[in-house]
Amino acid sequence: MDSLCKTNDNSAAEVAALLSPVPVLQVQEYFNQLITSRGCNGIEVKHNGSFGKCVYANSEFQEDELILKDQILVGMQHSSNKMDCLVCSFCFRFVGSIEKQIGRKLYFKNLGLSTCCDGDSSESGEDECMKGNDEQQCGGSSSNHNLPLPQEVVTSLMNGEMALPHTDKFPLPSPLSCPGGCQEAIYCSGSCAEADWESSHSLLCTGEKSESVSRDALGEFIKHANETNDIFFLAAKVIAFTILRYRKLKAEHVKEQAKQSVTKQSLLLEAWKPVSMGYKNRWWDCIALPDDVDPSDEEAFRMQLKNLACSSLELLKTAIFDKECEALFSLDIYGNIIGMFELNNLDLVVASPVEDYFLYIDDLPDAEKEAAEEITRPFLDALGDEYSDCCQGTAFFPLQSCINHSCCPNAKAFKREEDRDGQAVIIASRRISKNEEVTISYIDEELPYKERQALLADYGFTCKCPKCLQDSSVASL
Ligand SMILES: C[S@@+](CC[C@H](N)C(=O)[O-])C[C@H]1O[C@@H](n2cnc3c(N)ncnc32)[C@H](O)[C@@H]1O
Repeated sequence: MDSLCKTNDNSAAEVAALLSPVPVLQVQEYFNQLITSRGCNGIEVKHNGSFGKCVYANSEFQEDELILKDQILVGMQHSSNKMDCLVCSFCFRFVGSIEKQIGRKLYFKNLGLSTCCDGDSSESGEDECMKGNDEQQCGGSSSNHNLPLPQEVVTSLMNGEMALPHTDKFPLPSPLSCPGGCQEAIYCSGSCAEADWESSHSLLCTGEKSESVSRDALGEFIKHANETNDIFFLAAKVIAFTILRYRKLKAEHVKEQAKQSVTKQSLLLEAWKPVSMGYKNRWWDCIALPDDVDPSDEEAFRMQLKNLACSSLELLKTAIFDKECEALFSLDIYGNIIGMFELNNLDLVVASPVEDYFLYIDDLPDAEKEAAEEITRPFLDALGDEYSDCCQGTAFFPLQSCINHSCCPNAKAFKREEDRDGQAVIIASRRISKNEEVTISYIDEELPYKERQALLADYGFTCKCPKCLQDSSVASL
């Protein structure tokens, strides 16, 4: 396949080093440290000959017990979800107030811009979207009323001029604007703003304090990602994260006046280490052929993806290029980063406090409920089914991404009442014995055998779990 993007010969060796498999012992050491720092001591990451990395239970877990809570390495809210939920750009906690959340959503809905949950469960991480097992629907709004409210009512709700009853029971942090001056990022706290700035945002901010090479080019890059595939934005975060880590490691090295000299390549490899642990393959090679593409057009389809990634990378390069980290801007690296998100089951989901609020109103004693609903009902009716929309995105969770799939899993990604940010939470769905492998289902395991296998083809494997072995033998009879 010929492509528009060419890797500079100077960085070809560095690219190869960045993409070469990490020695098993180093992987083990990295995850041991990560597990200790996360405080999830009941598990271990080990290599298994055929499946690569696997997570094993170090101790017994009972049903519903927490197995691990994993922090995001890089994550983003889907651009289509930004109008539905106002969340911290770093930890993805809801911010503002219940009034602001509802007002904003209705404002965009009135403008015809809000997309809301469109039933595409592949983006929504269904399990996590429902808090607990509570599928309760709010009384009153029998969904689909969708009666629009006058824009001035919506604006006063959004601006905080109008207060709804009982919202003081659901306080949310005040939103802080981006310290770099862009309009895109907001935060729930100074520490999140600072952590995001240091992690990747200082290079990807379009505000006046941006440390990018060209803010205009950055704007072009973001526009392209929004129009094509917002996963490019996540890939850019990985590159920005690695550049900033490289600069920090280099500065520390200089400050310590280290006697031992280190090469630029070893610093870059160290900066890249958290990403190197992720399971990767090139995006255009690993993605399963969509049903609507004829197999005879497969090569053209894959070339199209490669060229799309190439256009995105060229824009990113103009925006944030760093000569010392040139290898990160190779198409191979970019394709592998995007492939890493494709191959890992990494939905980011945070349940909405607006849903909790309406359920709370619904549960009030009759007299109080009637008084409250007189005010809240028009808002619930205007929101319709979308009153419970959760924050949705994609993220890379280093530990969760080591968990393999099974159609009869012993664990699940599941947010509890207290899990109010973007961290991944894995809970035992049955008793797990010591030394047993921890597995989750990447798909809806209740689907028929053929549909399950078709969906798992996107992850590049055929499932041979006990349920699949049994189903396949029945299917072949
Ligand atoms: C999220 S990663 C899981 C961790 C992975 N084993 C690793 O080494 O990083 C997903 C990848 O693991 C492999 N995998 C996960 N579950 C599997 C299964 N049941 N059978 C075969 N391969 C599996 C596939 O290659 C898949 O694309």
